[in-house]
Amino acid sequence: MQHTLVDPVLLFDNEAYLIFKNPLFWVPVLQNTRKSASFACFLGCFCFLGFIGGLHCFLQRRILVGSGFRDRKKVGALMGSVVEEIRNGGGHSVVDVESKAGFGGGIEDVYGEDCATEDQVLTPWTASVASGYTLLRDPHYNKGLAFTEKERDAHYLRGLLPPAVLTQELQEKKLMQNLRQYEVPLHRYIAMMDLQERNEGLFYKLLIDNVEELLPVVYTPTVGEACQKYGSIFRHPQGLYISLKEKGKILEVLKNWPERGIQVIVVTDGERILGLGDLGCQGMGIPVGKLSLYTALGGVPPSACLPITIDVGTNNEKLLNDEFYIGLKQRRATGQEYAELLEEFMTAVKQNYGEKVLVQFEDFANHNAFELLSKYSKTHLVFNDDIQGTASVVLAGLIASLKLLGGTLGDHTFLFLGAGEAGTGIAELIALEISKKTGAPLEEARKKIWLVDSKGLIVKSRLGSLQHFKQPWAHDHEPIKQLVDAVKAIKPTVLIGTSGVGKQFTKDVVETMASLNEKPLILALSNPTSQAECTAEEAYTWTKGRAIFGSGSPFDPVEYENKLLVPGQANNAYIFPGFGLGLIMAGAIRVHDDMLLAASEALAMQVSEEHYAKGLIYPPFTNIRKISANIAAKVAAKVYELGLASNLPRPKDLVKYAESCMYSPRYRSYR
Ligand SMILES: O=C([O-])CC(=O)C(=O)O
Ligand SMILES: [Mg+2]
Repeated sequence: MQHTLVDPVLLFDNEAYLIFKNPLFWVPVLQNTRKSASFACFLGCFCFLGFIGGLHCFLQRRILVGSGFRDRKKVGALMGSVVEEIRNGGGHSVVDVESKAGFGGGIEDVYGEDCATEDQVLTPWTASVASGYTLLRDPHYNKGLAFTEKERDAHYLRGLLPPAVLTQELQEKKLMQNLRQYEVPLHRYIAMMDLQERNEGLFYKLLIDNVEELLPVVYTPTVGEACQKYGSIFRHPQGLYISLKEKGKILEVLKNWPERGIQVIVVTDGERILGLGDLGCQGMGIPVGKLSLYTALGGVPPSACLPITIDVGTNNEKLLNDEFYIGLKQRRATGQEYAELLEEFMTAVKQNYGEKVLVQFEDFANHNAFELLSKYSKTHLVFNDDIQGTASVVLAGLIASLKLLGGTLGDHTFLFLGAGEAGTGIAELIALEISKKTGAPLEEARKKIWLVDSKGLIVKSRLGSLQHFKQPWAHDHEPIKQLVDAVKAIKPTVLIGTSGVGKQFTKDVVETMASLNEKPLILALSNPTSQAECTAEEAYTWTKGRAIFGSGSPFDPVEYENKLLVPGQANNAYIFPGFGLGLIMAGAIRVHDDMLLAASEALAMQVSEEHYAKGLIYPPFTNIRKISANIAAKVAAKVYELGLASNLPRPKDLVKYAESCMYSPRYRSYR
């Protein structure tokens, strides 16, 4: 591939760049001294163009001096403003242009495109300040009616907007009113996605200021329905699609994404979307939703977030037969073909974004999730939200619940329905915490934890036929088929549903829990709401108001015998945004289980007496940014302690530092 040098050298902040037609190839060549520009020209002679071209650069001495600009977007903007001044016939104080342009008439063929013969190929390119109509169409910069009079003049917006000027607060009020008029949750979701595409700042302002109300709209449970209908509501690509067609070209595909400074990738292959099963390429709603929470809840800037869907086909017959399906119409690739695509993807990610980019695996099926996590945790900064994020949030709730239940974690007995990613992930983290706290060996700690899968209680006699991730949970016991019988036999104090199948905590099961425990702790974690093992109302009614209840999807408070009972939402959304921020802040290069424990403890510490009084074991989402900053600080502290941090020196006050890193959705003023 040949890249044409268009302007020999830009010098920004004492850093010299060789400027090519394609801004992706702008090359920082030397730092520290302005004199380096000449050397950069000299270097350019040899590296890229050959002696003649380089000499031409040198003789022209087109040197632009700016300050404080290092990233492509800003460089592009500055370059654009220079171009603008030239277009307007003005000189530029910092540009030494030996102009051969005819400003008075005709446009100079600066890049030799006009005199190129017709069979010569050209690179279409642009580097300009967004203004006028383009500015209104750019969600990063668009402020809609909040553009001030001055900005409307300065940025060619006159006439493109109606005359009213609104504050961001007034825009927010108007939009919330509009949203509340939609009765169908999916319509609210679509309205929010439209807003995100139109005005990113306002989207995040709305989400941050109204988090309790809007979380169920852009995230679980509505995002589940959005994925099921993604084909028909799809308007605009919100992330990268990497399918089997892109095999061999994944690095190039990553380079097509407009942002370079990616810090978090959430990737799915769509095989197990929430508890809804294989939704193929339509799973894209999940990485998009998770990343909007990274920004709103964890303060990671939107430009640093990249949603990715890997499409290896789908086994969902309905989608395969749907003429409007947006993904590959073939059955899922498996085995070597699957592994090779994922390997190419993971290699390309590291090559393109470096060692410190966080890759969050989301909603992969069990058979791939465990393998991908164990394979890539050795070489990449990876985190599986369904295994580790869910584990960390549940452990936090359990630690907090000890205030209500009494005893230590090791005094309790845990029974799970569901032995997949979430079930075994939570079980393992509980065992690790018990083992750390008591000094007991991990195998010993595991004996307090029992799992039931679709074939019944996991016991030693089933060992031969168990998948590897279930094997550590095969304890000595006679086989039991039914959950209710397992509850009677094991006598758990805590019952946790991670089955992905709704309505499994029947009246019988919940009543048995209530007969065994004064305060039965019941967590119905499967998502979305339709897949929850029981509802909040069922849990409270069947235990006569004694249950401590949490669920993956949100449930409204329930009034039981004149008392308002508030269910907690044990959703990994409490953990992953702060956890990710902590990793990024410290420049972590690997995830370690101790960081998950640190996140759990940090979250549990945020539950106050006032929350306990309402029966809550999680703090409300209203203060989630503060909560995330605390989680981030504890996680980062652990990263430093383990020697896995690359951002040195360690900031003294990590909470303050976390807060200072957080993205703000407030509009900025434009010059
Ligand atoms: O997305 C959510 O709400 C929680 C989660 O990771 C899942 O259910 O897979
Ligand atoms: Mg998930």
